[in-house]
Amino acid sequence: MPIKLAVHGAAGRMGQRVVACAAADQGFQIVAAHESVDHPQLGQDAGTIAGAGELGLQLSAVTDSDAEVVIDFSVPNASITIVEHCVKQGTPLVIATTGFSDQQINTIHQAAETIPVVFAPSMSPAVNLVMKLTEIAGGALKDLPTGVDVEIIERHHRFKEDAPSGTALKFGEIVANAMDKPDVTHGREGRPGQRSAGEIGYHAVRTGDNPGEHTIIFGMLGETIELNVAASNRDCYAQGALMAAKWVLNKPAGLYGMAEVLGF
Ligand SMILES: NC(=O)C1=CN([C@@H]2O[C@H](COP(=O)(O)OP(=O)(O)OC[C@H]3O[C@@H](n4cnc5c(N)ncnc54)[C@H](O)[C@@H]3O)[C@@H](O)[C@H]2O)C=CC1
Ligand SMILES: O=C(O)C1=N[C@H](C(=O)O)C[C@H](O)C1
Repeated sequence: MPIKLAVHGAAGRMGQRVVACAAADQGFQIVAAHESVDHPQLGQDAGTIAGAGELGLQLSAVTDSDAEVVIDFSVPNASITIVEHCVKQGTPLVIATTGFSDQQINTIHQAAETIPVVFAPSMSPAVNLVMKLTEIAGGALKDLPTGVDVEIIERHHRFKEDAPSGTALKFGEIVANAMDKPDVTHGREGRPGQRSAGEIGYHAVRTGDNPGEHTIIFGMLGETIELNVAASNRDCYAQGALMAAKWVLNKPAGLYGMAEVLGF
């Protein structure tokens, strides 16, 4: 039997790709496509909006459904609403939204005591593999006597609202833990003085329709390593979210990441 799926944020850039990829996957039946109560396309067919052909499923505000799992690509406040809804319904949840406050992250952690939740700033298999490579590189270079400077450059489309990206922040967390670098700097201007050894530099580039690129630079004296991972379209995230939805279905309550989904 196909898995009954609800998509939250279904008319957004990512929601549309999740709808289209799930519609093409016999392992899923989309039973709900949720959007904001004031979305202008409410009532229209979710498949048509996604360019995937008519599905006979209207875009609707959040309501009870027989969904077995929910995928969320929306905005932080709306994600928290769907988290609370899933807790009430006992429905497993995949949260892909980024840009949460600490308080909102606490709410997600609490929800995961009741339902299984996959929560990851990038659903892309390639990005999650580069996270592992970053951890290995950071651990190996940690004690290099001449020092290693780490800077993280992320590039995204002009419509992105949060910065640095959730993925860049996760890369930074991995580097901070592996290399004991507790400080952060966001861009530089004026005369900030010489770089300190304990800082991680973040740079957020916003141009055109870039679906997401991350570069982690390990800069040494005399040589440089760059780990780069770039999406050519959004389906790496959509397909990753569908993998997470299949994986989380029968898991016990808990908070999971994509490394667990992918077995990395
Ligand atoms: N984890 C991952 O792999 C990825 C995460 N993202 C994140 O996903 C989020 C969405 O990204 P995009 O699709 O590019 O943004 P978008 O702005 O195109 O889509 C967000 C959608 O959420 C909807 N929304 C707003 N309020 C809502 C509510 N109360 N209930 C239901 N829906 C509501 C909006 O109407 C919009 O259609 C962002 O936080 C982004 O950073 C994006 C790509 C990959
Ligand atoms: O907003 C996006 O587009 C993306 N957001 C995620 C993030 O903030 O890390 C993941 C991906 O890079 C695309």
